[in-house]
Amino acid sequence: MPLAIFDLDGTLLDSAPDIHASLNRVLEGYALAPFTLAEVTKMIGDGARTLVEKAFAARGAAFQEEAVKRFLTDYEPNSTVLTRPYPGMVEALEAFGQAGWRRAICTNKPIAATWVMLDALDLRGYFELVLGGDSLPVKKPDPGHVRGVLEGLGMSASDAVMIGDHQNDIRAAAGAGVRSVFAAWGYGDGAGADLACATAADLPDLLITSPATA
Ligand SMILES: O=C(O)COP(=O)(O)O
Ligand SMILES: [Mg+2]
Repeated sequence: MPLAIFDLDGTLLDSAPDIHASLNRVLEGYALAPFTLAEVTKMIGDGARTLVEKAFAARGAAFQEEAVKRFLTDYEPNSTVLTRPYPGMVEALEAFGQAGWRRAICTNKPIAATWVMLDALDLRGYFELVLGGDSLPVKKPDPGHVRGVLEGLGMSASDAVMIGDHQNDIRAAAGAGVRSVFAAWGYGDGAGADLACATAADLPDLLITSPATA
């Protein structure tokens, strides 16, 4: 039985608008100027702490640890105001399930916020295992994050595929010996991915109906 490992931000969910709004509210509290959505989108991928660090650095301000806590306190209850699964993603998750695929999430987002979002969007039931950026001592691009998913489900790398929108996903998958599919609808760069996919709606055709090409 194959396994599809999904990244969250920029792959399953178009989450940048709520991340953008929360980050700007926190920055306002430090009298720092807001960023555009496009600017914030480029900062997503390494988890909440790095996001806040990048924002402070871009404003030439000294990083404040407390700002990460403020960000998460603001973000968790506001994380699904604008955030939705990408078009075709829920149908794709259904199709993988119907084809007998197991499904998991490997995200750099902290696990508490991840659960809040999966519950709010009624997506929890699709996934057998969800690992956040603070679930293990390592996170993507460390292959140990992807290996943690394989170990948690008793799966071998050759039976899995990682679907992600960022270099962190491609590198973590490659390091763990897992094939990668670049989610070209997301926020990042797919250099080095084994396959690329234009829209979430195309995933089942790419991976289920013609697995020999995957
Ligand atoms: O929260 C982030 O910065 C990235 O999260 P992702 O790993 O789900 O893309
Ligand atoms: Mg991502």
